[in-house]
Amino acid sequence: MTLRIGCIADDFTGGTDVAAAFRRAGLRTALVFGAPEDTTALPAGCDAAVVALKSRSTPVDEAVADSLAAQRWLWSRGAAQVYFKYCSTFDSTPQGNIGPVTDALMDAVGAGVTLHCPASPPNGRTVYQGHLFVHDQLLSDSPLRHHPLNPMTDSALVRLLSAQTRHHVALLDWSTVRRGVAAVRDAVVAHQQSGVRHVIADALTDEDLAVLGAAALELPVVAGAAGLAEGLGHAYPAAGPAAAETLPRDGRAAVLAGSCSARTLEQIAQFYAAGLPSLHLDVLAAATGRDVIGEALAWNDEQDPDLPVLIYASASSDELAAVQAQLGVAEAAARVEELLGTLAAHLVERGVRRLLVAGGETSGAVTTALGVRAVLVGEEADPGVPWTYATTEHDGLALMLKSGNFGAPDLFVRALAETE
Ligand SMILES: Nc1ncnc2c1ncn2[C@@H]1O[C@H](COP(=O)(O)OP(=O)(O)O)[C@@H](O)[C@H]1O
Ligand SMILES: O=C(O)[C@@H](O)C(=O)COP(=O)(O)O
Repeated sequence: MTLRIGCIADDFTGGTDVAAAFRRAGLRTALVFGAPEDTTALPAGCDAAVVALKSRSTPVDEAVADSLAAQRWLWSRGAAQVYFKYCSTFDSTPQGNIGPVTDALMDAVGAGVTLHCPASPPNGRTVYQGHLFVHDQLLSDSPLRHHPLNPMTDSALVRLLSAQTRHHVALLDWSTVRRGVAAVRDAVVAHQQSGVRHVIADALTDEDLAVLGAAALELPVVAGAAGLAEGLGHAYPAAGPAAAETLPRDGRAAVLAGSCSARTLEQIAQFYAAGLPSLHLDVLAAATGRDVIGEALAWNDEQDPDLPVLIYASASSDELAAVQAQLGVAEAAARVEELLGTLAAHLVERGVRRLLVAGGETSGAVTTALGVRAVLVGEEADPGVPWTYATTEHDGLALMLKSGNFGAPDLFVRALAETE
């Protein structure tokens, strides 16, 4: 089977987001978690495959090595073009990993230039004059400035990326994007001739991203968030109607939340306000050796099996700061991820068949703990938040892996109240 396009996502929920974008563009899409092995099989007839790594916050060398291995695997499945999916809020540190990974993927194919755009208009992310906006706020004024792992305190993309690469970075502005595909292609060539390697494009709408996608069709490596991936997907010769993977979805339901993003905190509040059972995990108590997992499972066993349950570590920025001050940022995150991963395995053992996970890192921990390696991408509950189905493990377990800031405030209640 030959893939039309391959994609490497730097976290697991980013993987579900971009896989949903390819599916919207009419491509039958599979999502593989973690670096694939030679023997990793794809469902028949896939046009696109997304390899979701956990490389957003790992050391640069590790992120580069994992991404190159994923690129080689995608090539071996026929993908001539590779899309590097990073966060629509450009989550990264001054060292990386967006710059180093993009450079490595380009070096591996001898690419001279690439196009970037993190815009994701359905989720309110737009780029204008090279500045990234989250709804009506600059990125640096948005709640992302409090992110637990990658606080984003600058909004100027050329400056942010320049700090992560030794190559030249330049802006392709909105007036050029509005002039259409040929104007964008010409501008990319002109930038390349003047020594620029990373061209960052403005985009305000899906229409802008369709122009950019069509202009980027011949570039071996393209980078950005789900919006540009969808634009690129639409530019491929029609793949036929989107393969709507809608598998049976019923049985016990649970939400595990480790995201501290503003939107996740709203979703938790709405779940609670709807009178549904929820439990907050005491991370500091767990660190002192209390059996927080045993307590959570005992609580879960007392709940009405017909109602979804929510178990969360998510905390407000003040609470988070207190835990991080005591345990250290990395240690706190590792403990929370271990707690939620272990709980996921126990909940599935106890019969949970629909599991919603909030948070990118958290989703990585949960899928790893469950041993889920590949899923088929199904229908979206909200933009960028699809149901996915573990077809090879856990007998069709339905998983929804939600980026922290994605989904409407009522998502938890709505997604788990519906059954097929
Ligand atoms: N109470 C807490 N104390 C410390 N760290 C926490 C707490 N709750 C969650 N975290 C950590 O915060 C991080 C949130 O990241 P992530 O799951 O990617 O969410 P998002 O998608 O919102 O970025 C995770 O590493 C998680 O383990
Ligand atoms: O592009 C996006 O915004 C998402 O796909 C994404 O990657 C968000 O990351 P998390 O909030 O860490 O899940």
